[in-house]
Amino acid sequence: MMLRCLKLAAKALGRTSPNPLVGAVVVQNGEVVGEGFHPRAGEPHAEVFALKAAGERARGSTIYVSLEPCNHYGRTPPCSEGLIDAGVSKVVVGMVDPNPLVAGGGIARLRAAGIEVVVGVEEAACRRLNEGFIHRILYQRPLGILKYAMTLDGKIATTSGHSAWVTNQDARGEVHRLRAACDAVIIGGNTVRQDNPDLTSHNCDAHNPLRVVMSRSLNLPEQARLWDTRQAPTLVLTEVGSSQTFQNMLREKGVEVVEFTSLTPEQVMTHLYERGFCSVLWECGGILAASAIAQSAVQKIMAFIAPKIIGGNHAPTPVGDLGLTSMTQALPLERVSWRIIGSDCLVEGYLPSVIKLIK
Ligand SMILES: Nc1c(N[C@@H]2O[C@H](COP(=O)(O)O)[C@@H](O)[C@H]2O)[nH]c(=O)[nH]c1=O
Ligand SMILES: [Zn+2]
Repeated sequence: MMLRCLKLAAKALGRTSPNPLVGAVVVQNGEVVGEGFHPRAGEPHAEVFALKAAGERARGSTIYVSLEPCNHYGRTPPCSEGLIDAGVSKVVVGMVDPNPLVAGGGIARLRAAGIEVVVGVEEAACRRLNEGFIHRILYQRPLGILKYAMTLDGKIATTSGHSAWVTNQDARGEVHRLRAACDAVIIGGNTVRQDNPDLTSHNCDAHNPLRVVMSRSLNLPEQARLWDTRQAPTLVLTEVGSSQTFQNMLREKGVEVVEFTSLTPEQVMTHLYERGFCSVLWECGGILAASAIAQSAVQKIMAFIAPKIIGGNHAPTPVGDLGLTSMTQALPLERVSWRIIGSDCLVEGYLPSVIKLIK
């Protein structure tokens, strides 16, 4: 039932920020009598939809929820009260809500009303689905994910800069699904000039992230796929003093432009936090990736590795200079996992700062 909750929750993938993805299932005498998920911030919580669908059959039922029911008046009234009023007998919770407004209060309220509460069912899967939300709540920043595709000899392009494609079709499909789960995708000006990417999820039913370009100089092409905002919005971040003519040209095409006094990954993550984002995908080249890592704008690495070799002393690599001089300074990844996708391998891991909260 909890896995069913997660499946329901994922129907709103990429669309709920700053809120979490939540699913709920009401079971009466072993039969599912109501289901629901949280569709987007400002709309009712998962439990409300599930209780509504169950109607009178919620009385005496067991409800499964992937996140602890809330206990506060936010944009919506507390679900704990709704569950008590509906006469639910038992609540099975996937994970405690890290939000300090809730943080165990919902569970305590239900128990005080005499309802049996079980906590921590499929907890690891529940936390994984909401890792961006958890990071946002605990660190007041979106979770930064650095994704790159490299050859077996560690190159992301040939010496001449050609990079289409390092990985196969299946791995690229995985990247499209990843984009659908993220609030924003960030690249630098170099990637616009060299790859002219469109950074969408390539699925008309799925969410598209906000496509973000960081460019101090605005030395960018006049024509680029990213300037076509019919499919997905684009945000260009630049510095005060860059060409107003180019900025106006972008705005006329529907691209949002924001000027920073100093454009750094750290500042960008602050800005994206303030926009309500939970997860941000860095799909940039090595120079920007290195500065994003150095400024703690990256917590998770997703490395697609293709079994091919291109060689070249000057072929670009996924992470530029971090200023490390000794092997003992190497950044260790934790919670590392890998899987095969088509003929490529995906290695995932977390930089140590987030290891403890995402089990
Ligand atoms: N169960 C559950 C949530 N639970 C809690 O409620 C908070 C948002 O409250 P509000 O502003 O009233 O929508 C959210 O940060 C989380 O802590 N939120 C959701 O959006 N959906 C849900 O299904
Ligand atoms: Zn709620």
